[in-house]
Amino acid sequence: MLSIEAHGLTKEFKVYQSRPGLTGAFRDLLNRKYRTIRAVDSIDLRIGKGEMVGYIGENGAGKSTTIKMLTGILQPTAGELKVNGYDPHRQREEFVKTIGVVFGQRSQLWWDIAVQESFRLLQKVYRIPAEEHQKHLDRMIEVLDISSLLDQPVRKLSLGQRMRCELAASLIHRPSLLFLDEPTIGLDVLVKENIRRFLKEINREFGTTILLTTHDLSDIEALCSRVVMLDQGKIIYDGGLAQLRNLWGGGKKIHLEMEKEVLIADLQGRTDGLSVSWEQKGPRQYTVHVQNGETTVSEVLSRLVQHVPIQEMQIEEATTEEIVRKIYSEGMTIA
Ligand SMILES: Nc1ncnc2c1ncn2[C@@H]1O[C@H](COP(=O)(O)OP(=O)(O)OP(=O)(O)O)[C@@H](O)[C@H]1O
Repeated sequence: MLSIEAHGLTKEFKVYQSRPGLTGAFRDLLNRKYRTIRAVDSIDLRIGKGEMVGYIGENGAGKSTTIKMLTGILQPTAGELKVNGYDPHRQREEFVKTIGVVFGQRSQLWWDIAVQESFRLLQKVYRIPAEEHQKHLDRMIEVLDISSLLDQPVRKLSLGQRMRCELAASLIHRPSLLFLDEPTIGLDVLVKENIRRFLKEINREFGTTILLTTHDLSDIEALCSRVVMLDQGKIIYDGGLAQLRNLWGGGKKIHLEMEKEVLIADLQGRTDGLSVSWEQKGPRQYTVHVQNGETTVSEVLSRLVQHVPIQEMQIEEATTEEIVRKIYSEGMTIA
């Protein structure tokens, strides 16, 4: 079953252009000129129930515009869209009951009232039966560790405390699909870790589908096995995170320190036939570059350990952040 199904989804904005000077301003009054920005350009996206997907892209790539269409805030210019079986914009009233949304920068809690009052109001908005509501809410309060915050007005909470309350609020009505836009922005490592653990738990327990937009790729590494990458409104990659590393990671490096100097020709001879290249870095230090996809680190090591006096070893792999930066600066040509 699919949570999100988009075909040819497009959003254009008309932006008025002003001409310079007083005459320009006068002309603008009579005859305004505009140009069209295609923020999302005919994307196809299918996300199955229970998937956790990272939606990434540089500033202005079109991520927020996509999320706004998927959550029914914006009406698409063209294309077909079904989210949880609904047309998000046209069937908005019914549709919003099936989704949860957390935008890192904006709050869905009432600023001046206590957190628990906000929760109570949301229960009324979603018409959740009292008993069912309390059990579910108690569990979230426990896992998100927010019991001491419930009687505080939202404006008094720190960012990390507020985010944990926002997450509870977004899940009060048990949505089957959760949109998270920069959910860990500005949070310290410990709070980030807690939030990630919580998201994994609700995904496992309730099969909640999660679409995560973030600039913090460690969120994606921790949570998502699939990543969709957007560039100038178009999807340029949709697939596994592991595959992305394989294709664009530029291989792995094994740094070796030997007990004594070894001839590099000897090392080359031992790894003959494998897709590797050797480099001597110091009197006893060597680096072997391993080509992704063709040769594995264990193949290389199995050829060496019995015959070469290895003292220290370190494996280096490009981080997702480095890979993504490389893709944006060099384009999608396979390394
Ligand atoms: N309401 C609007 N009117 C005109 N142009 C807009 C509007 N909203 C977005 N845009 C333009 O559409 C493009 C995509 O913007 P969008 O906010 O979706 O990008 P984004 O990937 O979310 O960026 P960021 O990471 O900076 O939030 C940008 O060129 C932006 O200037």
